[in-house]
Amino acid sequence: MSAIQLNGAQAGSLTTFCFTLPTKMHIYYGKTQMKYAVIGAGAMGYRYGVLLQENAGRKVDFIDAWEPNIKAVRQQGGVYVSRDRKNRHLVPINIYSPEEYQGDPDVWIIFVKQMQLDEMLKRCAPLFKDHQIVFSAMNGWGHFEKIQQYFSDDRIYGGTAMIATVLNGPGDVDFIGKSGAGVMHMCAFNEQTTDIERTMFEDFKTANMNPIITTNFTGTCMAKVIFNSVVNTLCTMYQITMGEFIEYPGAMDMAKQLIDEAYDACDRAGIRLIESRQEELKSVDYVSRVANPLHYPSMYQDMSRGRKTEVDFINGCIAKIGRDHDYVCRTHEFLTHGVHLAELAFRIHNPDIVRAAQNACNSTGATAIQDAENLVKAAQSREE
Ligand SMILES: CC(C)(CO)C(=O)C(=O)O
Repeated sequence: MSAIQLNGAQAGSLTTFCFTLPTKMHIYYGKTQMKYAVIGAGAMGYRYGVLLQENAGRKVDFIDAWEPNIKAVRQQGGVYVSRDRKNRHLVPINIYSPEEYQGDPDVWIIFVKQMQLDEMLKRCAPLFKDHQIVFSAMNGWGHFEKIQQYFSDDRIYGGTAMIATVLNGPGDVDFIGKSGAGVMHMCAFNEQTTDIERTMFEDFKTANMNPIITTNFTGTCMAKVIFNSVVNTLCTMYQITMGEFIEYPGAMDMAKQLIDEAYDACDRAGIRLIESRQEELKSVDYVSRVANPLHYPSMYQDMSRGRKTEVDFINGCIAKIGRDHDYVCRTHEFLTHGVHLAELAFRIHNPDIVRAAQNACNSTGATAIQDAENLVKAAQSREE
């Protein structure tokens, strides 16, 4: 049975609520502080891990599979962090490949691309222990079925992050927006809020990530999938920022069509979203116009660095929910093709970037770091 069937129709309670924090610190298994390990030291993995380490003072380890990234962090003595391309500074961090890591964190935070998750979970499997919990706020949908193969349902927490971040290259990340920009949702897989979740919530809050706890797992995650199915997809196909997209006079009509189709598919599947259609539309407008107008969504970042995008796990996933319930999401199906065609067109027009990306992924030496840096420079000059 899929996670959607498990958590959709039965989700009953629609409550989205903000916790007022108790002033006293939670005691988690007799400890006052939880230890975190981030699987996937990419843009969002760095953002969560660095903020937990720096703002909340938590012990955080990073696990990654990209050799140039691990090498760069070790050579530099940490990860370079900037904010809106300014104030670039080095933050010392501990980074390991899955095979090197020997730690025993309380919480695993997973931020890898949907297509890489299976392989990464396999490599990390020997590290997972029964007392640990897992939290993931990756874009797209399909990851929890994979995570369920390694963690029991009562130890899984999901969520979403409306937080813009860019990985400039190995060991170099840019946090978009002022400190405290963005918001995130979190929810227990079995929709029971636990003390551990509240402790995590406090850590995320102290880290300045504005968490909100919900009690509707699928409805929380799918609301973000639908947001991304509009903004990420259209910005990627037309190679524009979120601000440029929303300035187009027809942007809200396009957004409404995609949102309506996605909500119709979810209605048929019995999935109750945490936001109404109108709220979702407003959020597309606000996040694009006010919160992140200069941001190229992560899907564009993937395509413009010669990588495959996650469109199959975003518009493709909505289309599948529709098909599974006798409803054809024509626009989402069309746009899934549209993004794959845009990937192909990008490869045709930019063979140098694609070659550099392949080298950066395949090799493990210093040249790979150089290749990756050249690749990022090429992508950035396109963005300027
Ligand atoms: C920042 C945001 C919210 C923009 O769509 C995002 O999810 C992304 O870049 O993938």
